[in-house]
Amino acid sequence: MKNLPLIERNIVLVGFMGVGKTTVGRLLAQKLYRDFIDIDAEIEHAQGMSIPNLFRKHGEPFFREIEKEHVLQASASRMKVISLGGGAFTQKAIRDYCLQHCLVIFLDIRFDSWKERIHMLTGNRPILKGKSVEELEELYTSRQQAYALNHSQMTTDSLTADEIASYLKESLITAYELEK
Ligand SMILES: Nc1ncnc2c1ncn2[C@@H]1O[C@H](COP(=O)(O)OP(=O)(O)OP(=O)(O)O)[C@@H](O)[C@H]1O
Ligand SMILES: O=C(O)C1=C[C@@H](O)[C@@H](O)[C@H](O)C1
Ligand SMILES: [Mg+2]
Repeated sequence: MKNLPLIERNIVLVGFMGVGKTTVGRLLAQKLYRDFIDIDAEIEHAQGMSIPNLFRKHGEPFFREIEKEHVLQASASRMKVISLGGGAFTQKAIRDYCLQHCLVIFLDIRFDSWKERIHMLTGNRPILKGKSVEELEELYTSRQQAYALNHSQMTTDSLTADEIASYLKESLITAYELEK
């Protein structure tokens, strides 16, 4: 698996919650004619409950174990577009596996831009619940060192999801051509 050509590697999107991994990943998969896997959606389907309920009933450590299993299983496939949950890359086992076997792309956003999305996210992200904006900025900052471990990154602040997916598609096609 380690020496797979670039074109066969899964494309794994990482980044802070709400940056657009799910939205962009789905669009990118369509544009590249690839299958799309959203790890949060897979977990919800497999566990038969929403992520907020999973956190409520079993707690975060249980969620992280399940998350690890799903990411390792999904990333052992080929040629997929895989969107991780926002906290997945803080797990070393997930980082190490994805960095070795997949193409990891970090979708970045400045905290000031991200703040504008808080109202869209609080309902179904238990990690955000009850935190002040200052605490959220601390969480955002503390996760940057995990996201910094990537193969490629882009700042998404002023772009639509479709613009981000199109840019990624063009960059990937160029990279695939160069590898031939
Ligand atoms: N480029 C964008 N510009 C503006 N809004 C966006 C953009 N991308 C996504 N959104 C919106 O932000 C919200 C969060 O997007 P999405 O669920 O794709 O984030 P995510 O990175 O998958 O989050 P999580 O880490 O929680 O899985 C959605 O309401 C989505 O419509
Ligand atoms: O950033 C996080 O820790 C999370 C992000 C979401 O994608 C979900 O995976 C869950 O709500 C935890
Ligand atoms: Mg998502």
